[in-house]
Amino acid sequence: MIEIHGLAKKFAVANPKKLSEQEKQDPRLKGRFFHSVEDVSFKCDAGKVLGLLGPNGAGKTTTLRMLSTAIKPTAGSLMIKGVDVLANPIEARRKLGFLSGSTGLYGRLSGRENITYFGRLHGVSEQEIRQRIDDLADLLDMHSFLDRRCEGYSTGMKQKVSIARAVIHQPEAVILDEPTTGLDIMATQTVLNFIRGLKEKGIPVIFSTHHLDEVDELCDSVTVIDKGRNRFNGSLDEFRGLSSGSMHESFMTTLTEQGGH
Ligand SMILES: Nc1ncnc2c1ncn2[C@@H]1O[C@H](COP(=O)(O)OP(=O)(O)OP(=O)(O)O)[C@@H](O)[C@H]1O
Repeated sequence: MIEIHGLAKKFAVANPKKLSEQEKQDPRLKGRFFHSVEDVSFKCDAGKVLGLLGPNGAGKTTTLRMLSTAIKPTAGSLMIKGVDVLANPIEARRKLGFLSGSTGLYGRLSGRENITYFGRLHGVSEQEIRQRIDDLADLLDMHSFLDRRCEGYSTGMKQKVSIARAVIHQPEAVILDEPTTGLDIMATQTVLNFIRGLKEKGIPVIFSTHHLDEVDELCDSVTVIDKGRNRFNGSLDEFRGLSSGSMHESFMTTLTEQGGH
């Protein structure tokens, strides 16, 4: 299970003049601090997929980076598979597979070499790395490019290798920040099927997205955040039930209703 409670993160604003006009008007700007995440909670059980939704700048990436131990929260608690992330970050990292939008691949290495390098960092044996990469190449349809240098890869190829790299150590919980952004329809389906496979193995998966059709297809539960706060936490059916129309309407309802829930 992955559970976060009352999560908050503020950043010191080094140069207020560099803030965008939107950020200057944002109620999260308080004096010299921008409170990117003010109060976010959610829970994702074993074998469930949680979709994290929210407009640009809502605080999704900041929330997921706190879960991944990349940055420390200002307040709140985070648990991954019974491990308190703040008290035992190294153990938490071992249990977690994290795909971030910002970590690049080594362009001069092939996809296989990039994944192998990460496997070694995690202490996975050479034999297991080889076997695991073969399995991941099947699952993510990577055989045709895996031994070429990454610098010539398409967005989809890069994303598939990044996902494989994130799960090379067989993590018990997986977090994917916008895994399908920029991917074509085929690559998107491959990634969604891969997430489905994780779910079938009993692994809790949290992924952020702007694509409501993916949420409809794959998620068991939905969390919507806006301006650093929860607007909705509930099952997919509850989310659908927020409106009599489309998923899009349900999403808009969470943003316009007073306080959400
Ligand atoms: N290191 C930082 N210093 C200052 N402000 C930051 C920092 N990181 C994020 N922010 C601000 O916090 C807010 C939330 O950013 P975040 O990237 O978490 O949003 P998001 O929901 O992932 O957005 P998107 O959908 O556009 O990816 C934004 O206004 C962003 O500019």
